[in-house]
Amino acid sequence: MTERSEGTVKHSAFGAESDEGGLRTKQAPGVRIDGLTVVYKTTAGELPAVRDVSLELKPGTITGIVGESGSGKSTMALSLLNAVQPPGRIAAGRVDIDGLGDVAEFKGEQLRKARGRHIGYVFQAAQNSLNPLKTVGKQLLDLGRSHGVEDLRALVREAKELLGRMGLDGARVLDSHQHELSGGMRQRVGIMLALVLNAHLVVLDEPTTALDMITQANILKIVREVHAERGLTTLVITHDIGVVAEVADRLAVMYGGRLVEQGPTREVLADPQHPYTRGLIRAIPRLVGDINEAQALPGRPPTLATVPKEGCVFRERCALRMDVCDTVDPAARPYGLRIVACHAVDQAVKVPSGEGEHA
Ligand SMILES: Nc1ncnc2c1ncn2[C@@H]1O[C@H](COP(=O)(O)OP(=O)(O)OP(=O)(O)O)[C@@H](O)[C@H]1O
Repeated sequence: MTERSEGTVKHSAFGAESDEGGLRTKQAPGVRIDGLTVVYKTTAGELPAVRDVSLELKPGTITGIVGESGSGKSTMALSLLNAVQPPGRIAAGRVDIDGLGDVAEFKGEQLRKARGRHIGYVFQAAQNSLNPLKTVGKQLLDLGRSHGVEDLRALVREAKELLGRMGLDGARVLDSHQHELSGGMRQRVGIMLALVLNAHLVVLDEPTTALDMITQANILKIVREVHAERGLTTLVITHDIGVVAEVADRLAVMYGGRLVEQGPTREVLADPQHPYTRGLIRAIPRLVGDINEAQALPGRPPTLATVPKEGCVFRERCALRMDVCDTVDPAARPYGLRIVACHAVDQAVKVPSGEGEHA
């Protein structure tokens, strides 16, 4: 076993402090994604899955990214770790993380160190991403060794503490194989593994998919508590706007690789501006308040091949479609505390309310 001597990790009662390479992340970092475009190579050439997206994650906040399947959420989240795999690549833009710099420029060892230590990631379907052949404890030790953690006993203590915090018997879970744990337990193990190296930026991709409602509510409660206790900046990716309503301070809505609306969650939910945001909210009974009132959004989201190359990406499904939507991509413009990209909203803002065609 080779343990690197550089990058010493000192374990405090509740975590590790790294002075590796001068990279410090001792408190919730802010993140600024600016003009991010990510493309995948297809038989029709390179096509954007995320196009010119800008988003700020404020330190200490939980931001939720919502959108239907294929809207580009996971691709965007992977960009935070510069982990988009070929045939994909970041084609343009920056991902600036406080204390680290522009991770879109990171390569090799620099990138490997940033992941885990500074950025914790719980992958989509974390329930299935554990190694079936190794106990959780063995996987924890592998993780520690791969990050040069010297005090592995302290790492195990930390893991037990976190698992206990999430209502699990830490010692038992560390001794278990994946098949001995329920879906909810595996999801919590995923969260533990993302937090155990004391990352302060945490990305959770679909943390509650495939869990029953009670387990889902428990996991969301834990996410909120751990976020507050540890002082994290958290990004939650989900197709379920109900999940975001439970957990996120801020909400960003994606469609066809574009960010169509973002702002404080409560404000967006109470008065959605983009027709797509409205459609997503209307489809969720617990947000509508009456199961009979909930309506599925008609039509289907576009694929990489069918997403319009010009004009508004949402126009095919939009009740407010105008001529301009066919040719001009709506700019993301401030709307109070929000940013919205919609020609109908722009027009309603320009025309006093009541007189606008679509107001
Ligand atoms: N490896 C790949 N090669 C080609 N296209 C890809 C690849 N990975 C994703 N895509 C495409 O990029 C687009 C965005 O996918 P992405 O997984 O980021 O969306 P998502 O919103 O996270 O969806 P889901 O909730 O289903 O994961 C989709 O059209 C998808 O088919």
